[in-house]
Amino acid sequence: MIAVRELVKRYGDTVAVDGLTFAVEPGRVTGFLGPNGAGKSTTLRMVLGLDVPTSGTATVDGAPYRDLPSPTRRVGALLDPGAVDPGRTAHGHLLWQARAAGIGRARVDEVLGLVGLEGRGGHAIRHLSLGMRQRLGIAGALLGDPGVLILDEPLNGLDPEGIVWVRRLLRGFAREGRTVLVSSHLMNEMEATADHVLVVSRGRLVADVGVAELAAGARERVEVASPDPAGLAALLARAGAAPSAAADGRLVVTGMDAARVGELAAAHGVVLHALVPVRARLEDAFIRLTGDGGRTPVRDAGTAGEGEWVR
Ligand SMILES: Nc1ncnc2c1ncn2[C@@H]1O[C@H](COP(=O)(O)OP(=O)(O)OP(=O)(O)O)[C@@H](O)[C@H]1O
Repeated sequence: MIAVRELVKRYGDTVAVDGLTFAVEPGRVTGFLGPNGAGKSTTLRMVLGLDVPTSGTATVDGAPYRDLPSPTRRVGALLDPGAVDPGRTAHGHLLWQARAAGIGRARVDEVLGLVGLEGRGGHAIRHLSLGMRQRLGIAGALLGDPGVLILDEPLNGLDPEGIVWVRRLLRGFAREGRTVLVSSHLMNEMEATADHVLVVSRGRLVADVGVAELAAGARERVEVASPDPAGLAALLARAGAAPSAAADGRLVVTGMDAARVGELAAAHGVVLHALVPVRARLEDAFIRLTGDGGRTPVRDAGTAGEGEWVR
């Protein structure tokens, strides 16, 4: 388990992390979400002992990373897949990492296979695609067969097949009872990957909630196309809905379901060319949560690990 309590990091006048408290439980994939600059990487660096908190604590299995016995066997991390020597081969890079952690050579071939890079071990890293470098980074994180996996933006640069592959891998790890923390700014990818999400905005926690609950809290909307959008908008507004014009000329309607929109249009002889209920997505919930800059927390920040969705 990862536990972060009242964590603060300041760089001069910049408050990168502003009093974060949360727990990452084993047995599920936890997404660490937030827009660029929200403080995700800074938080992960502090969990991994690579940055010193201004105040507060970050522990893994009850101890700060630096105090863990054989930390690389307990925690596997991928922070920056670009931070490698491009002249090294994939195998050479992993072997160097394995030696530093006291891990045997056989494990290098094993993790190359686990990430689908068998046969590529002899390739120089500079000749690997971005997606393959991500896989190599993940292979490095797996070297010590760790119980805790921390991956910063592992979906970056991956093609759809690669994204599905990472998703399966992470879910498999969680099923084995490991702790899996994955940062991303790709909200909709996380919807299909994570069981639970921590959402940060401007260094603050704005949600600590199950993915299903978060999507349920997002507003449904209906997209409607009509040759008379102005007439339809007026009709819907009179009936209590909130229509707004989209860039493509369609109306986006909230506050009314698709069936009612269709019935109203039919009753008033308004022609519809399309009537599409749009399922609420994690991205909608995210925008709603971070739209106020994270000033409204959705759980009591003092109850790490027990936080409830409160709005
Ligand atoms: N070493 C540093 N010195 C000064 N400011 C920093 C440093 N590292 C991060 N910051 C600032 O702290 C804030 C949080 O950055 P951080 O990289 O943690 O965000 P992030 O959520 O990981 O974003 P991204 O998705 O863009 O990586 C940003 O304003 C960033 O400019």
